Amino acid sequence: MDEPGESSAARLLSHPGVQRFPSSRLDLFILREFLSAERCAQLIDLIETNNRPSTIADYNGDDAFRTSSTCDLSRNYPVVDELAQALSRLSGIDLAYAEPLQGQRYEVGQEFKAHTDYFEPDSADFEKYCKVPGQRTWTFMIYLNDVEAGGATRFKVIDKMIQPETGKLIGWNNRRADGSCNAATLHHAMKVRKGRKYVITQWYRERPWG
Ligand SMILES: O=C(O)CCC(=O)C(=O)O
Ligand SMILES: [Fe+2]
Repeated sequence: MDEPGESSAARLLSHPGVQRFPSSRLDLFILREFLSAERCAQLIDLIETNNRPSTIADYNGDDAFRTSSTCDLSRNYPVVDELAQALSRLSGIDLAYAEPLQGQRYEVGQEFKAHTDYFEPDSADFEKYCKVPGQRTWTFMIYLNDVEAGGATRFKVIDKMIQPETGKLIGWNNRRADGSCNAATLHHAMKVRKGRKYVITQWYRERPWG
C-alpha cells in the first residue's frame, strides 16, 4: 500500500500504455493519448478565457524566469473535475491530496527556466506554501497541443527532452525513496519558437490540501 499522497511505479505501470524512462536517478513516466483531442480543445478554451501572468515561489530576482500565463482551473467545470478524477485513478492518489489543477499557456519566446517543483526545505517560502499540505510529492503534466516549434520540456540532469504532443501525459516523483527532494527532477520548459503551447499540471502533496 502506497503512503497517502504517493504514487508508485507499480501502480503507474499497471495502466496500459504507461512507459517508464530508464533512469536510476529519477522515476519518470510517460503515457501518450491520455486525453482525447476533443478534451484538450475544451481545456485550451478554458485556459484562453481566464489567465494571469505566471508566478514563482522563492523569487530569485530573474523577471524572465517564468514568462507564461497561468489559469486556475476550478472543478466546478465538469471537464476539469473529470480530469482531476482520471489523474487520481491513474496515480492512485486520493483527490484530497491534489492541488487545484493549473493550466499554463506559453506564447512565442515564453518559457519556464530550469527549476524543480518541490519547495526548497530551508526557504522562506517553504513555511508559507507547505505548512498545511506539506511538500509536493508527485507531478503529472499533460500537453494539450502539438507545438509548431520549440516548447519541449528538458530534464537536464538525466538528459531527456520531451516534446509536446496533444494529450500526452508525463509524471514524476519529486522525491527519492527516502523522502528527500530529488534534484534530478530539474526541468526546463523551453521557449516556444512558433505557435502556442498549453499544458495542465497536477501537483500532489504529502498531506490533504485543505
Ligand atoms: O511546461 C512545461 O513543459 C513544464 C511546466 C512546469 O514545469 C511547471 O509548471 O512546473
Ligand atoms: Fe515544473
